[in-house]
Amino acid sequence: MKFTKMHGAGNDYVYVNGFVETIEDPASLSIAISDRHFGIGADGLVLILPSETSDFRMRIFNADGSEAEMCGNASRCIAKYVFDHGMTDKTSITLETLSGQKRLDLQLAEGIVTSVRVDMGEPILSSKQIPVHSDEDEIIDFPIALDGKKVNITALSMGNPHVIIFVDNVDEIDLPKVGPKVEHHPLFPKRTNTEFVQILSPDHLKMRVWERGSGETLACGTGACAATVASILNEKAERRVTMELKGGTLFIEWSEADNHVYMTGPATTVFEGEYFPA
Ligand SMILES: N[C@H](CCC[C@H](N)C(=O)O)C(=O)O
Repeated sequence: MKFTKMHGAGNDYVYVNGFVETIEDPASLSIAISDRHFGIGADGLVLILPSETSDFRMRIFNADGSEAEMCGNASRCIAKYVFDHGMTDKTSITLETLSGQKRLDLQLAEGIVTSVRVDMGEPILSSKQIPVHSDEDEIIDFPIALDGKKVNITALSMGNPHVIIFVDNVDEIDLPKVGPKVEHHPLFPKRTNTEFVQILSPDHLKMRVWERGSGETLACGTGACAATVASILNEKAERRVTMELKGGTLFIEWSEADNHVYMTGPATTVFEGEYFPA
């Protein structure tokens, strides 16, 4: 199976061209190829597929084989992939995902993709739609019991579920210990992604992320968007922020005009290869 290894701000996936390759069991394949010793090594698997409704369709699988509704970093990499492989000559591309159609705008310099801007759509604040098991309509600055302590969370969806916790210093978080406790907390029937956010200034945030199904990743595009929205809802940030992640920087705007969240960031091709299933 031919594949392309790409990353968006260090969030790395194996990309497979579904126009050429047929993948029978993508969940199992994602588990196998994500292994950083016995496989290719990645945060998961992304399939680029034909679509009836959009230019292309994305399916994204976490390293544990679970399929996610949306992936911000992978959306940018797909835009670069299809442009670089001559599968489109458009610089504004529509992408069908399990959380609806997204628009990707390529930014070029001398014909080379330098960054991609994704219209991530509207944040979803309704607890039922995130989903969160709660009688509250929205989960903003909401106390929960975590590891015997009271922690205030803000929860929302960018098509996939996110919990945001504000901390004084993200580098002091013991993510392998606390991340799974939030991911598997009984409040979240579909589990959740978790972002720990440090406010450096109202337009400059720093975050680390424990991703549902993949553990700590160096960046999370939907997570950066969710963290920005949560910071604004909690009156800690402005509408446009620079989001600093371990693997790079993303620029996020929650537009007052259309209530959409826009994410701009890099997309990098690392290598192409051939995978031989065991
Ligand atoms: N782990 C996420 C999917 C990947 C999202 C992330 N890598 C991004 O860039 O948005 C989930 O299960 O919802």
